[in-house]
Amino acid sequence: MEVVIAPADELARLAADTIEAKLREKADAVLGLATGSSPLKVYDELARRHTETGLSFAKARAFMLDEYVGIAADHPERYRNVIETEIASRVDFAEGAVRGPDGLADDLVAACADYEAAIAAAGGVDVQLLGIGTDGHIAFNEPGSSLASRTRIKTLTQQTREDNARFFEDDLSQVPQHCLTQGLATIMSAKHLVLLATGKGKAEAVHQLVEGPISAMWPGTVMQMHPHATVLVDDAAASRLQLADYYRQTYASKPAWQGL
Ligand SMILES: N[C@@H]1[C@@H](O)[C@H](O)[C@@H](COP(=O)(O)O)O[C@@H]1O
Repeated sequence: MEVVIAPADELARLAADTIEAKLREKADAVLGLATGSSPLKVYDELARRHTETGLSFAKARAFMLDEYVGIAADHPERYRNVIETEIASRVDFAEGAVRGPDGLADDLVAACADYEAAIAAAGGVDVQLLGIGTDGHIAFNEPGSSLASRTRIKTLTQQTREDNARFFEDDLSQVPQHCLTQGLATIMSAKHLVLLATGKGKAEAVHQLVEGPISAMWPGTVMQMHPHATVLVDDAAASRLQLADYYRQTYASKPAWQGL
Protein backbone atom coordinates (compact mmCIF):
# COMPACT_ATOMS: atom_id res chain seq x y z
CA MET A 1 0.00 0.00 0.00
CA GLU A 2 1.39 3.38 -0.99
CA VAL A 3 0.45 6.44 1.04
CA VAL A 4 0.87 9.90 -0.52
CA ILE A 5 0.41 12.95 1.70
CA ALA A 6 -0.15 16.14 -0.29
CA PRO A 7 -2.57 19.09 -0.64
CA ALA A 8 -6.02 18.19 -2.00
CA ASP A 9 -5.46 19.74 -5.45
CA GLU A 10 -2.28 17.73 -5.94
CA LEU A 11 -4.04 14.53 -4.82
CA ALA A 12 -6.72 15.14 -7.43
CA ARG A 13 -4.09 15.65 -10.12
CA LEU A 14 -2.33 12.42 -9.10
CA ALA A 15 -5.57 10.43 -9.27
CA ALA A 16 -6.40 12.01 -12.64
CA ASP A 17 -2.87 11.19 -13.87
CA THR A 18 -3.45 7.53 -12.97
CA ILE A 19 -6.74 7.42 -14.87
CA GLU A 20 -5.27 9.30 -17.83
CA ALA A 21 -2.27 6.96 -18.01
CA LYS A 22 -4.60 3.95 -18.00
CA LEU A 23 -6.81 5.42 -20.75
CA ARG A 24 -3.79 6.25 -22.91
CA GLU A 25 -2.42 2.71 -22.48
CA LYS A 26 -5.83 1.02 -22.89
CA ALA A 27 -8.56 3.12 -24.54
CA ASP A 28 -11.24 0.60 -23.53
CA ALA A 29 -10.22 0.62 -19.87
CA VAL A 30 -12.83 -0.13 -17.23
CA LEU A 31 -13.02 2.61 -14.61
CA GLY A 32 -14.54 2.36 -11.15
CA LEU A 33 -16.34 5.56 -10.16
CA ALA A 34 -17.09 6.68 -6.62
CA THR A 35 -19.60 9.18 -5.29
CA GLY A 36 -19.24 11.41 -2.23
CA SER A 37 -17.29 14.64 -2.07
CA SER A 38 -13.79 13.05 -2.07
CA PRO A 39 -13.49 12.39 -5.85
CA LEU A 40 -15.09 15.65 -7.02
CA LYS A 41 -11.80 17.45 -7.71
CA VAL A 42 -10.64 14.40 -9.68
CA TYR A 43 -13.74 14.63 -11.85
CA ASP A 44 -13.15 18.37 -12.36
CA GLU A 45 -9.59 17.63 -13.44
CA LEU A 46 -10.64 14.84 -15.82
CA ALA A 47 -13.34 17.06 -17.35
CA ARG A 48 -10.76 19.82 -17.80
CA ARG A 49 -8.32 17.45 -19.49
CA HIS A 50 -11.10 16.16 -21.74
CA THR A 51 -11.96 19.70 -22.87
CA GLU A 52 -8.45 21.13 -23.04
CA THR A 53 -6.25 18.20 -24.05
CA GLY A 54 -8.69 15.83 -25.73
CA LEU A 55 -8.47 13.06 -23.14
CA SER A 56 -11.12 10.65 -24.40
CA PHE A 57 -13.42 8.24 -22.60
CA ALA A 58 -15.18 7.22 -25.81
CA LYS A 59 -14.12 3.58 -25.65
CA ALA A 60 -13.98 3.29 -21.86
CA ARG A 61 -16.62 1.79 -19.61
CA ALA A 62 -17.34 2.60 -16.00
CA PHE A 63 -18.99 0.94 -13.04
CA MET A 64 -20.22 2.77 -9.98
CA LEU A 65 -19.64 1.48 -6.47
CA ASP A 66 -23.06 1.79 -4.97
CA GLU A 67 -26.59 3.20 -5.10
CA TYR A 68 -29.36 4.08 -2.70
CA VAL A 69 -32.38 1.77 -2.72
CA GLY A 70 -35.77 3.21 -3.51
CA ILE A 71 -34.69 6.77 -4.28
CA ALA A 72 -36.72 8.33 -7.15
CA ALA A 73 -35.21 7.99 -10.64
CA ASP A 74 -35.01 11.77 -11.04
CA HIS A 75 -33.76 12.55 -7.52
CA PRO A 76 -30.56 14.64 -7.81
CA GLU A 77 -28.91 12.60 -5.02
CA ARG A 78 -29.54 9.27 -6.72
CA TYR A 79 -25.94 8.19 -7.26
CA ARG A 80 -26.55 7.43 -10.94
CA ASN A 81 -27.61 11.07 -11.36
CA VAL A 82 -24.72 12.38 -9.26
CA ILE A 83 -22.23 10.52 -11.46
CA GLU A 84 -23.98 11.82 -14.58
CA THR A 85 -23.70 15.40 -13.33
CA GLU A 86 -20.19 15.23 -11.87
CA ILE A 87 -18.38 13.31 -14.61
CA ALA A 88 -20.33 11.29 -17.21
CA SER A 89 -22.03 14.28 -18.88
CA ARG A 90 -18.77 16.27 -18.85
CA VAL A 91 -16.73 13.81 -20.90
CA ASP A 92 -17.41 11.60 -23.91
CA PHE A 93 -18.48 8.22 -22.54
CA ALA A 94 -20.56 6.30 -25.10
CA GLU A 95 -24.26 5.78 -24.46
CA GLY A 96 -24.74 3.06 -21.82
CA ALA A 97 -21.03 2.89 -20.95
CA VAL A 98 -21.54 3.98 -17.34
CA ARG A 99 -23.44 1.56 -15.13
CA GLY A 100 -24.50 1.44 -11.53
CA PRO A 101 -26.39 -1.04 -9.37
CA ASP A 102 -30.14 -0.70 -9.97
CA GLY A 103 -31.61 0.47 -6.68
CA LEU A 104 -35.07 0.66 -8.27
CA ALA A 105 -35.18 -2.96 -9.46
CA ASP A 106 -38.16 -5.07 -8.39
CA ASP A 107 -35.79 -7.94 -7.71
CA LEU A 108 -32.82 -6.43 -5.89
CA VAL A 109 -31.06 -9.76 -5.43
CA ALA A 110 -31.14 -10.41 -9.17
CA ALA A 111 -30.00 -6.82 -9.84
CA CYS A 112 -26.94 -7.41 -7.64
CA ALA A 113 -26.10 -10.69 -9.39
CA ASP A 114 -26.52 -9.01 -12.80
CA TYR A 115 -24.19 -6.23 -11.72
CA GLU A 116 -21.46 -8.65 -10.63
CA ALA A 117 -21.83 -10.48 -13.96
CA ALA A 118 -21.58 -7.22 -15.92
CA ILE A 119 -18.35 -6.22 -14.17
CA ALA A 120 -16.88 -9.67 -14.82
CA ALA A 121 -18.01 -9.61 -18.48
CA ALA A 122 -16.25 -6.27 -18.93
CA GLY A 123 -13.04 -7.93 -17.77
CA GLY A 124 -13.02 -6.35 -14.30
CA VAL A 125 -12.23 -2.83 -13.18
CA ASP A 126 -8.79 -1.46 -14.10
CA VAL A 127 -8.66 1.60 -11.83
CA GLN A 128 -11.11 1.96 -8.95
CA LEU A 129 -11.57 5.35 -7.28
CA LEU A 130 -12.64 5.20 -3.64
CA GLY A 131 -13.48 7.47 -0.74
CA ILE A 132 -13.85 6.38 2.86
CA GLY A 133 -16.58 7.04 5.39
CA THR A 134 -15.79 8.36 8.86
CA ASP A 135 -16.63 4.88 10.20
CA GLY A 136 -14.19 3.28 7.77
CA HIS A 137 -16.70 2.08 5.17
CA ILE A 138 -15.70 1.89 1.51
CA ALA A 139 -18.48 2.04 -1.07
CA PHE A 140 -21.34 1.30 1.37
CA ASN A 141 -19.68 -1.64 3.12
CA GLU A 142 -20.49 -0.66 6.65
CA PRO A 143 -18.65 -1.99 9.73
CA GLY A 144 -19.32 -5.71 10.07
CA SER A 145 -19.32 -6.30 6.31
CA SER A 146 -17.88 -9.60 5.22
CA LEU A 147 -14.41 -9.18 3.78
CA ALA A 148 -15.53 -11.72 1.15
CA SER A 149 -18.75 -9.86 0.26
CA ARG A 150 -20.05 -9.30 -3.25
CA THR A 151 -22.65 -6.80 -4.53
CA ARG A 152 -25.67 -6.95 -2.23
CA ILE A 153 -28.18 -4.92 -0.25
CA LYS A 154 -26.92 -3.24 2.94
CA THR A 155 -28.54 -1.21 5.69
CA LEU A 156 -26.86 2.14 6.27
CA THR A 157 -25.60 2.95 9.75
CA GLN A 158 -26.93 5.93 11.66
CA GLN A 159 -23.45 7.50 11.35
CA THR A 160 -23.43 7.23 7.54
CA ARG A 161 -26.99 8.53 7.28
CA GLU A 162 -26.04 11.51 9.49
CA ASP A 163 -22.88 12.12 7.43
CA ASN A 164 -24.92 12.04 4.21
CA ALA A 165 -27.85 14.12 5.49
CA ARG A 166 -26.03 17.18 4.13
CA PHE A 167 -26.98 15.98 0.65
CA PHE A 168 -30.65 15.76 1.71
CA GLU A 169 -31.31 19.26 3.07
CA ASP A 170 -29.88 18.15 6.44
CA ASP A 171 -33.07 16.14 6.90
CA LEU A 172 -32.18 12.66 8.20
CA SER A 173 -35.64 11.35 7.41
CA GLN A 174 -34.96 11.86 3.68
CA VAL A 175 -31.77 9.76 3.72
CA PRO A 176 -32.54 6.23 2.50
CA GLN A 177 -32.10 3.33 4.94
CA HIS A 178 -30.83 0.86 2.35
CA CYS A 179 -28.39 0.70 -0.52
CA LEU A 180 -26.90 -1.70 -3.03
CA THR A 181 -23.14 -1.80 -2.87
CA GLN A 182 -20.26 -3.61 -4.47
CA GLY A 183 -18.89 -5.96 -1.83
CA LEU A 184 -15.42 -5.81 -0.39
CA ALA A 185 -14.35 -8.78 -2.52
CA THR A 186 -15.82 -7.08 -5.60
CA ILE A 187 -13.75 -3.97 -4.90
CA MET A 188 -10.68 -6.09 -4.18
CA SER A 189 -11.02 -7.63 -7.66
CA ALA A 190 -10.16 -4.28 -9.26
CA LYS A 191 -6.59 -4.13 -10.52
CA HIS A 192 -5.64 -0.80 -8.91
CA LEU A 193 -7.38 0.85 -5.96
CA VAL A 194 -7.00 4.62 -5.54
CA LEU A 195 -8.53 5.97 -2.35
CA LEU A 196 -8.82 9.69 -1.59
CA ALA A 197 -9.45 11.16 1.86
CA THR A 198 -9.20 14.73 3.08
CA GLY A 199 -10.00 16.52 6.32
CA LYS A 200 -9.60 15.74 10.01
CA GLY A 201 -12.88 13.84 10.11
CA LYS A 202 -11.22 11.04 8.12
CA ALA A 203 -8.03 10.84 10.23
CA GLU A 204 -9.05 7.89 12.39
CA ALA A 205 -10.51 5.95 9.44
CA VAL A 206 -7.30 6.57 7.45
CA HIS A 207 -5.13 5.48 10.38
CA GLN A 208 -7.12 2.26 10.72
CA LEU A 209 -7.16 1.68 6.96
CA VAL A 210 -3.39 1.93 6.63
CA GLU A 211 -2.06 0.88 10.02
CA GLY A 212 -4.82 -0.90 11.91
CA PRO A 213 -5.44 -4.64 12.09
CA ILE A 214 -7.50 -6.04 9.21
CA SER A 215 -11.01 -6.21 10.55
CA ALA A 216 -14.62 -6.10 9.38
CA MET A 217 -15.07 -3.36 11.99
CA TRP A 218 -12.99 -1.07 9.73
CA PRO A 219 -13.96 -2.41 6.31
CA GLY A 220 -11.39 -0.35 4.38
CA THR A 221 -8.60 -2.31 6.11
CA VAL A 222 -9.21 -5.11 3.59
CA MET A 223 -7.21 -2.91 1.19
CA GLN A 224 -4.07 -3.95 3.06
CA MET A 225 -4.45 -7.28 1.23
CA HIS A 226 -4.50 -5.63 -2.20
CA PRO A 227 -1.29 -5.83 -4.26
CA HIS A 228 -1.78 -2.37 -5.78
CA ALA A 229 -3.49 0.10 -3.46
CA THR A 230 -2.78 3.83 -3.37
CA VAL A 231 -4.00 6.02 -0.51
CA LEU A 232 -4.04 9.76 -1.27
CA VAL A 233 -4.50 11.94 1.81
CA ASP A 234 -4.05 15.56 2.84
CA ASP A 235 -2.24 16.62 6.03
CA ALA A 236 -5.44 16.64 8.10
CA ALA A 237 -6.51 13.15 7.04
CA ALA A 238 -2.92 11.96 7.63
CA SER A 239 -2.73 13.51 11.10
CA ARG A 240 -3.09 10.20 12.97
CA LEU A 241 -0.74 8.14 10.82
CA GLN A 242 2.06 6.74 12.96
CA LEU A 243 4.44 6.39 10.04
CA ALA A 244 3.56 9.69 8.31
CA ASP A 245 7.21 10.79 8.16
CA TYR A 246 8.18 7.53 6.49
CA TYR A 247 5.39 7.84 3.90
CA ARG A 248 6.48 11.43 3.13
CA GLN A 249 10.13 10.40 2.79
CA THR A 250 9.24 7.42 0.60
CA TYR A 251 7.17 9.56 -1.76
CA ALA A 252 9.76 12.34 -1.89
CA SER A 253 12.47 9.88 -2.94
CA LYS A 254 10.30 7.88 -5.32
CA PRO A 255 11.82 7.21 -8.76
CA ALA A 256 10.12 9.50 -11.31
CA TRP A 257 9.42 6.61 -13.72
CA GLN A 258 7.48 4.62 -11.18
CA GLY A 259 4.07 6.34 -11.22
CA LEU A 260 1.43 5.46 -8.68
N1 LIG B 1 -21.11 5.60 -0.47
C1 LIG B 1 -20.27 6.74 -0.30
C2 LIG B 1 -18.84 6.32 -0.26
O1 LIG B 1 -18.49 5.77 -1.53
C3 LIG B 1 -17.97 7.49 0.09
O2 LIG B 1 -16.62 7.11 0.04
C4 LIG B 1 -18.30 7.97 1.48
C5 LIG B 1 -17.46 9.18 1.89
O3 LIG B 1 -18.00 10.33 1.34
P1 LIG B 1 -17.25 11.71 1.23
O4 LIG B 1 -16.24 11.53 0.17
O5 LIG B 1 -18.31 12.68 0.86
O6 LIG B 1 -16.66 11.99 2.55
O7 LIG B 1 -19.65 8.33 1.54
C6 LIG B 1 -20.65 7.58 0.91
O8 LIG B 1 -21.29 6.93 1.93
